[in-house]
Amino acid sequence: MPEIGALPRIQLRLAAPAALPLVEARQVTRAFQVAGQTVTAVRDVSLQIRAGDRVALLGTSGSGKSTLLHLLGSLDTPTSGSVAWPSLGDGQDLRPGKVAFVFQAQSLIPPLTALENVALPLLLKGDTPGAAQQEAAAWLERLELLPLADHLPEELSGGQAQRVAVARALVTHPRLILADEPTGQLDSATAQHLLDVLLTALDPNAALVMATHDPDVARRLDTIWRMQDGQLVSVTRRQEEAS
Ligand SMILES: Nc1ncnc2c1ncn2[C@@H]1O[C@H](COP(=O)(O)OP(=O)(O)OP(=O)(O)O)[C@@H](O)[C@H]1O
Repeated sequence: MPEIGALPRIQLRLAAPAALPLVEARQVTRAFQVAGQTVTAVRDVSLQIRAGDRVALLGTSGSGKSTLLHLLGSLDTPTSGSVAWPSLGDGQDLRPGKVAFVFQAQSLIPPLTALENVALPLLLKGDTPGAAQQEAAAWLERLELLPLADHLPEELSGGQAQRVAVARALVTHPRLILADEPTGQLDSATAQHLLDVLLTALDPNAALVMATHDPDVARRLDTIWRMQDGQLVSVTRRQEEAS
């Protein structure tokens, strides 16, 4: 019998369990009734979003991008099919604070200053006013906005207001950021700067899905989802595109 030391070493390689997706949509359809007609905004879409994904959602106007983002973030419910949040949810429901939205149009609350807008999600989460203000100020500093902390939204440029909206989205460290054409009203240099800020500040494990019409913005993300007439017609990953 060979000595123990002479036995070949057996290497046990246990496969790491695949992380659960953040979001899983199965055959999701969303139809609206408009003046007696059915408008199917999203049709039979199945997809997964995983930690670290950076997705550009492309499609012509009316192709269903905003409706899909609303469904993925639980702002809306499907007419048929299902959306689940396996690692963000609690049974059927999404846990609060796990998903943040950035919208295209000015979405800051007009009577609140930039600092107060950013602090608001923390106050809603139950932080004390002092802690919320301190954390909000740290995010404004990170996004080079601290000198504008006391400005009202109407006193900000479009690009500055969107950067404040990004700070407000990121302040609670969400795992998923759903952005609906956040650069849509910005010139291309300001749009690229906003994207720089967002991609730099984003937690590497958080996922980003951004609807956009801007090919220069889409080029900066890893995966392209294309929608047409409510359907997800293609999913392209950057490496596949290059090969
Ligand atoms: N609340 C609603 N009630 C009725 N119809 C709606 C509603 N929301 C969206 N739609 C319709 O669903 C379709 C898809 O709209 P959606 O806003 O999702 O498209 P989109 O790709 O985001 O467009 P855009 O690029 O112009 O923002 C459109 O025909 C729209 O009119």
